[in-house]
Amino acid sequence: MGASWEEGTVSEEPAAGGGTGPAVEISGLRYAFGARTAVDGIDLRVAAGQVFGLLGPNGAGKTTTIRLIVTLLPCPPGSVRVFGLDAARERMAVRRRIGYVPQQLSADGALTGRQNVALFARLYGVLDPVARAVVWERIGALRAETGMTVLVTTHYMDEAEQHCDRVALMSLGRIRALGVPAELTAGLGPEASLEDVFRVCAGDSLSFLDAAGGDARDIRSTRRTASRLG
Ligand SMILES: Nc1ncnc2c1ncn2[C@@H]1O[C@H](COP(=O)(O)OP(=O)(O)OP(=O)(O)O)[C@@H](O)[C@H]1O
Repeated sequence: MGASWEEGTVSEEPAAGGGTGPAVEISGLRYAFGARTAVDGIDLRVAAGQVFGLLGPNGAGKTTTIRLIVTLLPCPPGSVRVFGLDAARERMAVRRRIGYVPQQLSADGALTGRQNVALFARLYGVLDPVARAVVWERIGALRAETGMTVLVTTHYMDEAEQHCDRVALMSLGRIRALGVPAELTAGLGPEASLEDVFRVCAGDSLSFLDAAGGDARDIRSTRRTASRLG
């Protein structure tokens, strides 16, 4: 999809052994490309049927996390489970339960060829808010029609705040905040946005502030707020 988008969609399947467990369970997950740590020990649980947003600046580790979940990168046994299946030991079974839409162009099998072309023509002008609205509409429709779990990454925090049941902020390979958007913002006051929450939680990450459009004044303000919150 467009440069700012990446989705992993996880269909709602019964967990191995019966019942409906969490769609995704991650425990102590780490991944490094040589000397560069991309994912630095994260724990995450995505309940079945949720729209879950994995948010953060460039290089935060979002794509690497998604690739580990969808088995495109190898993970240690027991660190990633998809509907109860071990992503390390049961890769093919995991793959049968998920659909993955990477940042690069790929076709949506539920749409006609003409509709795919129209969708991606719009997505490639992804500064276009209308195109992003089309993506959220499609996610909403998929969820309504199938009840599937959707794990989505985006840089657009205001949209995640509006459309996601739960979100996780990643920065420098770690999860800095996790929860229901409204609950996360309520902790900072009635006017706070999800972006404010992330600025406070990732206040030590200049790359995040840059990606969010922050400047030196924002950084000083962030640090003051962070120290006030302890
Ligand atoms: N194939 C690779 N080889 C070496 N380093 C990599 C590779 N892929 C990612 N990295 C590094 O791992 C870290 C996390 O990258 P990742 O792509 O997971 O971040 P991201 O949050 O998805 O960023 P973006 O929003 O730009 O896609 C970055 O420091 C990145 O440079």
